[in-house]
Amino acid sequence: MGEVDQSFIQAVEHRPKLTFTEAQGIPLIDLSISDTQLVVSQIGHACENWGFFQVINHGVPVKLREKLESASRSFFAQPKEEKLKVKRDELNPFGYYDTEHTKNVRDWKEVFDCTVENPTILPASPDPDDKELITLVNYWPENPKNFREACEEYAQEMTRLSFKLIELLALSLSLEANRFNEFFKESTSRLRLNYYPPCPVPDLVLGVGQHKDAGGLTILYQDSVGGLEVRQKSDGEWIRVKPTPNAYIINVGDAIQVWSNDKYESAEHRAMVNPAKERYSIPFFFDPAHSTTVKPLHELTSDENPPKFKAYNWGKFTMNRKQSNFKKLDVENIQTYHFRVSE
Ligand SMILES: O=C(O)CCC(=O)C(=O)O
Ligand SMILES: [Fe+2]
Repeated sequence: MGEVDQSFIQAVEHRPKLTFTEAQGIPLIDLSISDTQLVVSQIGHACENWGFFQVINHGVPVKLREKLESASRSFFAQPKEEKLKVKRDELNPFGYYDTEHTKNVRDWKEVFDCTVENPTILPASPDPDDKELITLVNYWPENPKNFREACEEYAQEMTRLSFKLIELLALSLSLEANRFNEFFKESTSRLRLNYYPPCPVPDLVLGVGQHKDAGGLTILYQDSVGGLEVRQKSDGEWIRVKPTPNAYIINVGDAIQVWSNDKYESAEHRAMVNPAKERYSIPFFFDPAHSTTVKPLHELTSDENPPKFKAYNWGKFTMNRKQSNFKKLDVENIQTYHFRVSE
């Protein structure tokens, strides 16, 4: 194996298969149709049966995405020492990073993260007794010159689309359309650029190890190379999500699973790497304000359907996670299922 560091190697049971099944029947939802009731029922169906879906005619200008894609390519193409000038550190979880671990195994990728709200407030530490807050700032690279503008313009579009989706999702749960909006008022949302270099051992490593996104919704753009796999609910099989030009893939995050009291389960996913081609993807994580208490909504619980999760604070939870994916730990990092009420 020579050149590949052991820290990247997945345990046998998590290794990807190089022959894969391409997903059949992943819901593809057209957001431009005027029959809102129909869109709402399609979203409800997709969330219940898949935990993810694709949207087309979403109103995000293709030009803005292309501008960000090319800014991303130029950024990652720079020499390492340039990228390291905007490196994430223990104090600020945003910027460039090339040693992220998912479930304590190193990912075969480089990332750039930026926060969306200006300012973004987070707790200073995961310690529940520490009331100190910090204001996060973005690290912007010197090159390419339009990098910051491309990120900011695109993030605005993502925020607009996220509110539209979360409102449709609320309606699909028979809630008021704006039921979730207050949670996202001072959101901790984040835009991420993923770069997966070609890999000599794509059967032993993953670009991103299997995981669930912890927050509200994720809006993912993947380029035409492909590599995203989702674990299918019906049979637990890993299936490949074929790239659809100009479409977005929407994942339900764990917070929605908790708010909906398990009605909409977040989907497990991972990204494979390619022996010959580099791959780029752009997730936007639509995440609650740090002060949000995440717990099953009272409208969706009853005596017959009691809350399946204990309440937790989003800010403390997310800071705990950010610290644990910063380095390899000896223990499993915090996961939403740790708040599950035992039955
Ligand atoms: O690159 C992809 O297709 C998936 C990325 C992902 O799941 C993540 O960054 O959370
Ligand atoms: Fe993800």
